[in-house]
Amino acid sequence: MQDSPSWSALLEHADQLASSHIYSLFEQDQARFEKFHVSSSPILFDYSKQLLTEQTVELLFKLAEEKKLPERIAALFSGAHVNTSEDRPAMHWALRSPATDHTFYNGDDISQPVAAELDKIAGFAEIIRSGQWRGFSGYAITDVVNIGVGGSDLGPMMSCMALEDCIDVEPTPLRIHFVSSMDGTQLSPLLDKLNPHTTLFILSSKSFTTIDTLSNAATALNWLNQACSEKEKVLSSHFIGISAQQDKMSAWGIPESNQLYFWDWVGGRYSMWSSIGFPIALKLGIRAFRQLLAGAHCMDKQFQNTPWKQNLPVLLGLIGVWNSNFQKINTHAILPYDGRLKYLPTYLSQLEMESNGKSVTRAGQSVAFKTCPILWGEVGPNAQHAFYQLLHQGTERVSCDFIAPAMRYHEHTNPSLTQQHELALANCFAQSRLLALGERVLPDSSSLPSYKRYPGNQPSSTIILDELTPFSLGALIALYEHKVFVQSVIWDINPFDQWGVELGKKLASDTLELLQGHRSLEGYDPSTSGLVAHIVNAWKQNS
Ligand SMILES: O=P(O)(O)OC[C@H]1O[C@H](O)[C@H](O)[C@@H](O)[C@@H]1O
Repeated sequence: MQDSPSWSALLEHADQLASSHIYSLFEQDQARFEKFHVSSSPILFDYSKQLLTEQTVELLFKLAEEKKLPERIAALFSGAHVNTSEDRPAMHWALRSPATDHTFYNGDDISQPVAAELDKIAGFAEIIRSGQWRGFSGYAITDVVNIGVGGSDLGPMMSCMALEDCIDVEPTPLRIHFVSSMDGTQLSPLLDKLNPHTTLFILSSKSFTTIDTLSNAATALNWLNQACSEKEKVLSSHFIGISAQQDKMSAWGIPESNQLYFWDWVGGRYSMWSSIGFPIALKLGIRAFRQLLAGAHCMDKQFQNTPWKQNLPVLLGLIGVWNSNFQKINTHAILPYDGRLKYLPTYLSQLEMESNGKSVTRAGQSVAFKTCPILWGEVGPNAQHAFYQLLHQGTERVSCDFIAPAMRYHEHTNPSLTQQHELALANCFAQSRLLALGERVLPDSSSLPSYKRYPGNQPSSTIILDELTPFSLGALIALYEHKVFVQSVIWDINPFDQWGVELGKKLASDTLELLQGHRSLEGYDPSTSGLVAHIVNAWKQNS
């Protein structure tokens, strides 16, 4: 970035702001909230508690122009091969476009196949929800277990939890479970409780080669075979496959009639809008799933068509760049003040860190600046009793996103719940205020002992959803997807590949051969050799 005039201007501007405090920015400008918030239903975005000025925003817009953000947004939505290392487009947005939009891939109109797959999802969901899908002995399904990991787990799991008690979903008595971990920790106790006659498994894997998923799937199949030895019957009545690799699903034994499909041009961590989102349709009903897609589509349109001052993904992305590269803040916390968003921080940690946790540019050169910060988080009210101490008085600078719905429980008959929502919002606003302004919120802080001081100046944004609904959740997730894209453009990295996870998988399969005695320890580092020898000895002694 040394040759970038906007980058240099931002460095200089950051130096000028170095001694500023968010408190003084508010003191100098009472209209700060008016200037630094965007209200665009279903989201209000307040970034007035960031350590920035109008000049900062102008300079960030210049940087984005210089990095050709408008052209790159157009390329993303044109189906150009923006995933350069894998030479393919990233068209997750096409999954939420109305069929009438006619999206093309390699010259073919993909709107119809996308709509047809969505109809297939609706059909499967209806059959299972209405009790028409029967297990091998003729009983209706009561429990569905989604086996998948990463992008084939987090999106559906996060959404099912987030939207469970929404008023506009169609409730079902079906119990939906999520199993991801390769060590059997989730699956083993679950199988002890479930009834094989009434349990359906969804095998969810874009590649259908992920060992975590295939090992859990094998355990599930064995469990079913103990109750019914007719393998074909079990496969056709207890397994649905979801993948971009139809032949691999078939090779595993899933009949074609039980397969849902999606496409190579959908990245794993961008796939909850595809048939990977099937558990969402199952749990909440197809209407809710379609609303989720509509909310995301609404954000796609905003990203493409809205001037940057009102463009939420552009603002969120550029503010992140400002904090990472110019404020030198390398940790970012996601803090939902709504327990239903419990899995949102985990979901976003995959989305952001797997997308932008890169250190080479698209042209393969090492970057000379920070890229994606470490992103983590927790339900805010609980985190207040855990790690907020560090946010308030530690030595790390941390930026935060506070996320909360404006409305909750308004149709509930128990008035105490409404008060609980008020309490959660009050805590949300109090914490972001204290983090930003520090002890200056007090009328007189001069006599405080040092251990009671709050330096403040920790920047944050607050994202208020009108209400947590399928539509607003869809918009929120698409907002973060496009934020990630904006940052990747500024950093000139490819957000759609994940080569950094590949070698570890290969080494693990070699190491399994070591543990099973099929490979010699020669040439391995002393730590690996010592650990493997320790385990093999332990097994010998216990056999
Ligand atoms: O859906 P699958 O092919 O099973 O992949 C599941 C996950 O595995 C990988 O390790 C990738 O890093 C993730 O991006 C992906 O979501």
